[in-house]
Amino acid sequence: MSKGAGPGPDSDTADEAVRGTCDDASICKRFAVSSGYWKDPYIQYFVRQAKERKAPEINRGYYARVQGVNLLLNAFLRKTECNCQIINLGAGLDTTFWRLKDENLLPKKYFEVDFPAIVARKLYNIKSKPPLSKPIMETHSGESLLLDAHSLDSARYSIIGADLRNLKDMEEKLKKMSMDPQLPTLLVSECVLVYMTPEQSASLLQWATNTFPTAMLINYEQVNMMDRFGQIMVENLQRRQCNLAGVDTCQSLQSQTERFLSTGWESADAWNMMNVYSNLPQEDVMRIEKLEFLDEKELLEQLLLHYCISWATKDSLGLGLAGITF
Ligand SMILES: C[S@@+](CC[C@H](N)C(=O)[O-])C[C@H]1O[C@@H](n2cnc3c(N)ncnc32)[C@H](O)[C@@H]1O
Repeated sequence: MSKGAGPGPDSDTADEAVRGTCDDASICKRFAVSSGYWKDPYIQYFVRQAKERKAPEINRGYYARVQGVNLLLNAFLRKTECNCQIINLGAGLDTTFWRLKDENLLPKKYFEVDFPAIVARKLYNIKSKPPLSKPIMETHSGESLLLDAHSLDSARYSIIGADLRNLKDMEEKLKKMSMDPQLPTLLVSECVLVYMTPEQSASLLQWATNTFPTAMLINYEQVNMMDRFGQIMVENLQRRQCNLAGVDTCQSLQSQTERFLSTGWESADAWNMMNVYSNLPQEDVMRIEKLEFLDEKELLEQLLLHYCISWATKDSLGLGLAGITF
């Protein structure tokens, strides 16, 4: 990445810590998957199994996060009848492409963006593990696949190494991989924007509305960060050299929706994860609640109150995107 894109002289160290969050997320997801919270046959090929158990409240938090994002993502695919593209921003080791392929729900094209170092690792796994590469090859027809150290372009799946704070470079790379601004576009940012300053994430959100006439963005991240519990979360991350540069946008559900409305989105909503959890299919919630005994109910509630899913739409084609909700 270009050094100038970071917040200061320590930007390389800061970015390295941000890149490290990618492992945290995937290791926690893998642990929850291996404990039966949801099915993901692909995550095992990207990260090792955690050495230590994760607490039940962490597993339930990840369950709510993954199911919540999937629920809105699937609703977008239904509204557009898969005649759309998805761009996963800061995708890390996310496995959604492989899930959608298995469920016959692939969009016309699925893009992923992350720092080049993360993309290189992801590509290494894809290249060396047939369960990951086969679905990409199966959906690829015609010309030979374009592959280098920091990108791959196939008919239905593309991954690029780029910095989300360098929009010109990112856009150029996406265009090279046949991103089509006229297609209904779903952007996903799961625990990503919080690592950028409010100005940098606002530029990204504005770029999206300037580029795509019909779009939705799903964002998962912290909220209510100004209270005591929120401050402890910030301090814990800082101790690991990880600075939440975007924490000011995570004050409230209102600050989360306002960031969309001030960057050209037509509609926006934000729910804390407590609310999301209560609105997930309750049969499955009852199933996962039986998996492990939860001692710390209050801690789970606090955790869920300090994360949210926010989403926004812009709908030039009149597909009814503003109606998507839990
Ligand atoms: C907490 S991880 C989440 C990964 C994935 N979205 C998930 O939820 O499993 C944050 C990801 O965002 C990426 N990221 C953060 N800032 C970025 C930037 N400026 N440019 C590219 N990627 C970035 C990190 O490298 C990391 O993979």
